[in-house]
Amino acid sequence: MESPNKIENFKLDLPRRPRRMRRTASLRGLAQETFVRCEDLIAPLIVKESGEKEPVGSMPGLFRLNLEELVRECEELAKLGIPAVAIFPSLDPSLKDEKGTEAGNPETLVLRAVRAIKKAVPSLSVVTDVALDPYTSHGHDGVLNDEGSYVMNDETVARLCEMAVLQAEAGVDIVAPSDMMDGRIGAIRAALDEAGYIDTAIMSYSAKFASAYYGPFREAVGSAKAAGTTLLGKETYQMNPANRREAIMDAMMDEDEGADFLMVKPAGAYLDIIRELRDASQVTLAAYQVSGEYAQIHAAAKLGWLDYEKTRDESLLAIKRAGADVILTYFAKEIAQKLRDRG
Ligand SMILES: NCC(=O)CCC(=O)O
Repeated sequence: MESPNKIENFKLDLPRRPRRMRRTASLRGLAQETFVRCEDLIAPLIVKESGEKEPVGSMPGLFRLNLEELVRECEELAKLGIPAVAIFPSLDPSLKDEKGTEAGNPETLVLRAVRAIKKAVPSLSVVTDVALDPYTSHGHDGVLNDEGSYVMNDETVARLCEMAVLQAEAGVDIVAPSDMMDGRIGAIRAALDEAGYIDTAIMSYSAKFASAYYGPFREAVGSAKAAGTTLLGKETYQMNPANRREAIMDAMMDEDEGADFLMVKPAGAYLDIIRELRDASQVTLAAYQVSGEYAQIHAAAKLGWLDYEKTRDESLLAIKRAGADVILTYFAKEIAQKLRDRG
């Protein structure tokens, strides 16, 4: 047994002591490598046709907003320094059909929303989702074959091109195809260029995994039906969560086809993909911290099992550290408020 005396006199001869830089808050600040800035954040917002704002049960702090409330929210976000919003429509089920016809309506809700936002807050960048799932009665991201057993790729891409051009016409800054059809980035780029929208950027949901973390969002926009009503699952177009190489390959295809942003979705469970894509590509990289990531922090904090603010901040920092330039997050507004209050 060692004598207590010996322990007291024990000294390690270390060439480096990393704890030296952790001793005080100011030293830790000097050594900090990664920061989440307001400028990095995109706020996803849900728009509905009419009625008062409605809370989304599983996503505290998120509301379905009517057009007027949406514009007001955008004005507040812009004032806080948030650079962009991503708009998702929650449509009345009566507007949905098998083919998602409403997506081609030049007066559809999301296009009116874009025009209203760009008129009120021109400096705020607006991102729109290019996918058919908000518009289809079956909730799939594309057009089904006659048997309802397959989402037809090329027919769907043609519809997406039409949607993207309508969105560009409405004044959107960034179109964001979230459907995972093959070849859609190149086709959308060509359609936008052909229509004269050479400066409309494309944010590709390039590594979008078939994830259980989307559950609360599907409730929020009323598209939860998809997996239930058809035998077909979204895993026939979204990526297998088990695959890393495939994610990089698909994203590199999107880069080659002209994507201005690549995206990894979800974020927190896919930090390895974010890092690998950051190293593989020079294109601006986005990560989507999805509804389930948001909901689980809220739920655990409500139970008293996690510290809400610390877990929230750590979750975002981890996404930045993994290599994301931009984060789509439902926490965007409160992070911007916190940064403002700190000065
Ligand atoms: N196309 C947008 C989404 O699917 C959002 C998913 C989520 O937040 O869970």
